[in-house]
Amino acid sequence: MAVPLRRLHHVSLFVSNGHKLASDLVSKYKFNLFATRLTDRSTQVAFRKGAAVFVVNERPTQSALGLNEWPQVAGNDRNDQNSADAPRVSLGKHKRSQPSCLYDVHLDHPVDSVSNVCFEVSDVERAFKELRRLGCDFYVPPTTVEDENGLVTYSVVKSVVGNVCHTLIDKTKYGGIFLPGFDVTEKDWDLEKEDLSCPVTHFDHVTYACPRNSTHQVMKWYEKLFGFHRFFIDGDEDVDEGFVVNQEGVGLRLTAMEYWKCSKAGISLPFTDKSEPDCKFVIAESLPHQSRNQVDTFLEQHRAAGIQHIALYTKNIVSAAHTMAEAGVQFFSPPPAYYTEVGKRQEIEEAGHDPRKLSEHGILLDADLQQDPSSLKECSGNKRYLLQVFTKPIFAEDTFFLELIERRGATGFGEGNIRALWRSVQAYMENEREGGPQRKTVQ
Ligand SMILES: O=C(O)C(=O)Cc1ccc(O)cc1
Ligand SMILES: [Fe+2]
Repeated sequence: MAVPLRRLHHVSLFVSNGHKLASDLVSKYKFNLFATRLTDRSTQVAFRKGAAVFVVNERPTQSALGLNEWPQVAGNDRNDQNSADAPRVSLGKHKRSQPSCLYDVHLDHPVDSVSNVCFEVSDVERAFKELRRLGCDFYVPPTTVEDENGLVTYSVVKSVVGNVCHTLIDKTKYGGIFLPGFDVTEKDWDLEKEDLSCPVTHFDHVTYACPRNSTHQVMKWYEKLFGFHRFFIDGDEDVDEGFVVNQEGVGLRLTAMEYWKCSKAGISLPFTDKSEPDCKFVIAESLPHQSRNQVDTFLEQHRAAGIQHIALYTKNIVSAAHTMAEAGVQFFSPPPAYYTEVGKRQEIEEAGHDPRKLSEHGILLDADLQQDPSSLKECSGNKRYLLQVFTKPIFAEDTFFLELIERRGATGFGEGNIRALWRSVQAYMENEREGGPQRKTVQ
């Protein structure tokens, strides 16, 4: 049986310059640094904005990796594991015997990467046994970590997507703010006021860039192991083909899935917001015989399949994008004609937005044609729509980027927005990344 997930706990990144990313997350993306784990062998720093939590891990140098580093993939001989043998890490006294990357695994990926989506589950030992039975490989077997606030048990499972792994964590016996081993720097969660100028509340979706023809295998894996369910991005979407965007040179196949959150009983503060929606997962692969796209570029520069972007949900994209842009975030912008073309201008105005305001930061709007009356209450008038804006890649390579998304009743992804994003990225590749228009090759 699939292992039920309680909720997405955090997403972790491995970067060579943790300081640079930390400073960008705080000053540009308006995240708050709230917990740190600094040892002689590792630097792990946690940032949050609403329920969206990133943990930044600085990639350790080879010489810093100790002899007691966790095995890269635990062998299949631990099926009979019981909690009595689970490694136990007591914090505070034996810092030197701790793994360098607590709650995670360092995979020595050659470029900066977002590689772990950590989920809360209710019984890690049981999840471990069940997933092993279903054929999963684990990087870290069930391990218990404790401090004065209680204990958590975690395990790290290898996924079928490139370097992506999932930490499964049980926090039901933990009363602290974050995780044992982290020093919480921002103690008073209740005092945190909602950042009205940049209101980001949670992760909306995680998008994987995958090689051609791998979507089916990835989807099956998540369905079988974690009970993910397919959801249709578009009403006309073919069950096998997925949502195909195959016009004007784009060439993408998108398939989306989501998981059902199980009971939240016992989850420790501050994550008890009952209305917190689920995070969706999108699998993107490129189609043959089309121009090169963001997925191809990701696979080449990231050197493996993996997490291509993460969307941050906001209630006010105009304000959030404006605040971030003022702080130095660079967004992709569609060609100016996008906002003046009659159909789009009308769509924007009918949704109650000002095309000039959206154009300032490259915000895209797409009306949703699917009819689901239950979500109509969230939007003005009778049209459901969504607004999106995409940052330029945040690492040195053209790999990972962030997205802001504001949903007004629309649950999927806009085909028009994807085409507009594609045009923006093409222009960026040709003009900015390759040294400006003078080096553009005429075809
Ligand atoms: O539209 C979105 O936000 C998606 O997540 C779909 C998507 C996937 C891959 C791309 O390169 C561009 C867009
Ligand atoms: Fe997205």
